[in-house]
Amino acid sequence: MSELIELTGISKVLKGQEQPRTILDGVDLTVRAGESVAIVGRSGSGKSTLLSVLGLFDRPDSGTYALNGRDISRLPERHAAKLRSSHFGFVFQRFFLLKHLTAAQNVAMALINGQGWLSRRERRTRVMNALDQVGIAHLAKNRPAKMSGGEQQRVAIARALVREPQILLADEPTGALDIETGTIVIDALLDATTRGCALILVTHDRDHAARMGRIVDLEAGVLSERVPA
Ligand SMILES: Nc1ncnc2c1ncn2[C@@H]1O[C@H](COP(=O)(O)OP(=O)(O)OP(=O)(O)O)[C@@H](O)[C@H]1O
Repeated sequence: MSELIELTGISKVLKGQEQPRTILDGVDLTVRAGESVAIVGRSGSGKSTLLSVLGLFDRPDSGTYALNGRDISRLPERHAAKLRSSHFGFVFQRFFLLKHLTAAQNVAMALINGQGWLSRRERRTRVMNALDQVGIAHLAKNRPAKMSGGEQQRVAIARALVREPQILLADEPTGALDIETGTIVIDALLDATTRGCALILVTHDRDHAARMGRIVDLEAGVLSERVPA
């Protein structure tokens, strides 16, 4: 069986006006369905860049990226955009919720693009399931201004989950939250892995990283896997 994600020798070089800078340097990473992986490392070590490559926002300069056994390293943008919406869910430090919409409407927005035609009833069921999965179905009719930061981030996670992605990419999703709320958000993300979704989490928080099945460390663009304690 092929792996879900297989990065081999991924490099990314920034070619500015000055000397080219290597941001990712020969990264190898394999992720299977249902796995949770923390990417840790100092500020500027290349974590967000790696996540951008994984989420097809950016292409590697060398190396290969295989998704479900298919080489997608040099995919044209229009194909990449399709894959992004069919296979990936994204969660960021900022929630990016639309203020004038309710939680349910914010989540439903993710179904508008790329899901083909869904009946109103089907859409509603999918939205409510996603909100339920992150424990906030009772807040479906609330607008973001009436919710706490943790609740808003859970709406953002529900929005990522509603398309039933194979991979969740989360970049510092607890960065704007207090410890307790952050823990609830990590619970919601980890819960998705029990349904077979792979979770790749960039975090500076050691405790959150320790809850993932694996921890990989980026140092100046070089990735190494930590042996579990
Ligand atoms: N578009 C860009 N233009 C110039 N430099 C960039 C660009 N993108 C990334 N960099 C540089 O590449 C390096 C890696 O950045 P990246 O954001 O991936 O690091 P990071 O590990 O996610 O950092 P942080 O933990 O602070 O978010 C940094 O030195 C950054 O300044």
